[in-house]
Amino acid sequence: MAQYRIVSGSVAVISIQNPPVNALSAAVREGLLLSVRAAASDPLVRSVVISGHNGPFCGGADIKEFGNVSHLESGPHLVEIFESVEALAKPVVAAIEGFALGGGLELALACHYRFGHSEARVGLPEVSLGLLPGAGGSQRLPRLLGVRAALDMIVTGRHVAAGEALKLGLLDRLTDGNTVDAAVRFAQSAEGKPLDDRRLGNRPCPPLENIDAFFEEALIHARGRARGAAAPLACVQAVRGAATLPFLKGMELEKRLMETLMTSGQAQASRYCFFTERGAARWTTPTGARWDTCRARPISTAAVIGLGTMGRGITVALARAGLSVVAVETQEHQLDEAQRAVSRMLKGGGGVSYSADLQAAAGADLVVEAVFEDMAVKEEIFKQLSSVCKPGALLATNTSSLDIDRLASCTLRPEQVLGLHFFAPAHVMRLLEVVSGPRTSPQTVAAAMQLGRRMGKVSVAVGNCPGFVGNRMLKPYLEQAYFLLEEGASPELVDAALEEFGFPMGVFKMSDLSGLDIGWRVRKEEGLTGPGVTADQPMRTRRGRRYSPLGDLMCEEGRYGQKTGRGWYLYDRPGARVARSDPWLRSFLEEYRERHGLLARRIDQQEVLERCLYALINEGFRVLEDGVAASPQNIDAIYVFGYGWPKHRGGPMFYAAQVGLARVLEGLEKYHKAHPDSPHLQPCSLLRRLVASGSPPIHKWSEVVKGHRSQL
Ligand SMILES: CCC/C=C/C(=O)SCCNC(=O)CCNC(=O)[C@H](O)C(C)(C)COP(=O)([O-])OP(=O)([O-])OC[C@H]1O[C@@H](n2cnc3c(N)ncnc32)[C@H](O)[C@@H]1OP(=O)([O-])[O-]
Repeated sequence: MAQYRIVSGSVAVISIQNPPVNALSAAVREGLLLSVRAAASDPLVRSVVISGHNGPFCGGADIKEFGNVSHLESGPHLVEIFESVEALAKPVVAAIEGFALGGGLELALACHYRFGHSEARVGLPEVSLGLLPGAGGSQRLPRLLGVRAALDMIVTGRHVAAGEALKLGLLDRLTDGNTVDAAVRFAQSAEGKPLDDRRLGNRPCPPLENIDAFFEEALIHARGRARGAAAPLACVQAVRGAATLPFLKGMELEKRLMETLMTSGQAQASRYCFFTERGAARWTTPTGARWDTCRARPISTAAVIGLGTMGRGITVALARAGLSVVAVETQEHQLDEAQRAVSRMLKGGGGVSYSADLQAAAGADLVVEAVFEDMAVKEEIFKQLSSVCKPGALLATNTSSLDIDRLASCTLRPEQVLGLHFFAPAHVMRLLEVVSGPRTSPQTVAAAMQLGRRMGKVSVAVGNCPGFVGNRMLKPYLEQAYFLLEEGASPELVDAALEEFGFPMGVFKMSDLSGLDIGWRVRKEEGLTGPGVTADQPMRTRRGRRYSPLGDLMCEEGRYGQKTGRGWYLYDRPGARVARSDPWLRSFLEEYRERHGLLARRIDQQEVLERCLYALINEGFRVLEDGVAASPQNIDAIYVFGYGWPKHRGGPMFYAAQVGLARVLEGLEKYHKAHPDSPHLQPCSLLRRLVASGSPPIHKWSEVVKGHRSQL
């Protein structure tokens, strides 16, 4: 829908009306084109202003239509509308408040002038949806800004603040006042003036020296960052078209590239991620609590207990969200160091006070315990918090694996106890697992979810079980990686396969980064290694299952990863980041295999991917079966925003659907037959049932899950 009115006698104001973001749906496109035609033919109209109704200018094409070809094709196409806007013989001014993104900015680029509010932002984020600015944006922006600046915006998809946009020449003027009024005044002043030079489609791209070398390098750079995503490379090609071809030829190239991307599985996966990110806010819990039926009490003060790396990051995240935070560390020397580190990260004090006394948490609405992973220590802290904290205060633990219920039962307020599983670094990583136990109240979950949103996190409500969702699924993935080493693979081979798939880091590099000792400590707690294991127990079996002691042996050698300068790889010094192959490790693995009578065989990348990813996906189905995650979409959000799963592959459950559930099942059956002592490879019953029900699309899995649970 587009509203059309005449103001000041000669200015047609066309206002896009499609809340909440004024997306360019079929009805909006229809309305826009009719309005542009009306303005063209009305002799009283001498200029035009295009704005967004009630605030935002336009959030771009309607992403919901992308999955539905009939919607997408109904109504006029954006390219056609923008051509009519640009061709209009009367000055057209875009009045940009809020944001002009994607198709919204492309519309503004077709206008002859762009007025912006000083707090507006603009951008072409199509690349993060697996697309390119396919309604002329890839051709018009370089003509306006020059190739360098345009390429940067298009390939990164970043949002540009109004001030920068003005400097770049993307906006002509800024206002702090009413943008539409200012644009109307300006439009009147431009009436009757020549427009030819204002039409970007008529302009050549500003010249660039060594154009071939520039784009060669741009392509290499984009390929390096894309991790297998096709869209960034298509963006480079399209901008190259703008720099080297006449406008209409460039538009043809843009169209061809767009068609290829649009029909690709990558665009579908990226779009799915867009909706899973937002869908996580509509949470439910296994106990039946829902986002829309309970009100959250707002949290304005928080205490963080324990100021190691995690505690510091959490303090920063909470302070940045506007909470007043008291940071508690009982060890004085740690407290001083933490205070300096937090102040550095916050660039100043930022509403944080410090204390060495747990009593300081007494007035907080929320306490986040972030001491090291030791159940006994945590239990003691929860006991104390239960009596120290004011009634109604929520008590959260940042454990990544320990039992929330056990901690809840140390307190007199189990309904106010929950897990807030942050990911390191806590002030940077987007994911937050909000873990509720059977006694956690819906209001507690609601408050935590609301707080997560305030911190800018993708918060996902999950149930309580060892490892919750993310780490629980990571365990079989890691385990298969260890088994592959035993069978003949090297860390380099495994990591290369996973990085080619799109992970920023393979499993062994990741383990070096996070520290091998963390898993070691958990395995000791679980009685899988350490003094509790008697000498007569076989080294490679635990509780009747295959077990790889490789990680334990590495730790016994003092190889904790980057922090010790040695792990699965070698580093120049403790704390260094560049991983190099380590000849020591090769001999270590050879000796290990020899000692255990293991014959090294040739392992290819496909086996690495299938063993590691299918085992992880299989556990994902178990998580759904157990009701620990409410939906496959929630699992995928966790993996994309917390574990580096490539967005253009949608998440593990989406990937399974895309590969084909029958193929995943077949793969698991094959590998389980070859490794019957590895139960994580045994296909779980939900996967079997889904395949038996004809592999329904992912949004219908919940029906099969429900049917399944009721049978338990
Ligand atoms: C030929 C084609 C060429 C052009 C291609 C394009 O333009 S591609 C597009 C390029 N554009 C982009 O990539 C921009 C994508 N959008 C954004 O980045 C952000 O939404 C925002 C910055 C516009 C607003 O942030 P915020 O935190 O204020 O709000 P929020 O994020 O929570 O969203 C609120 C609700 O609006 C929904 N919704 C949002 N946008 C769209 C859309 N375009 N469409 C449909 N729906 C959309 C969103 O799902 C949510 O719905 P829910 O869950 O309530 O049912």
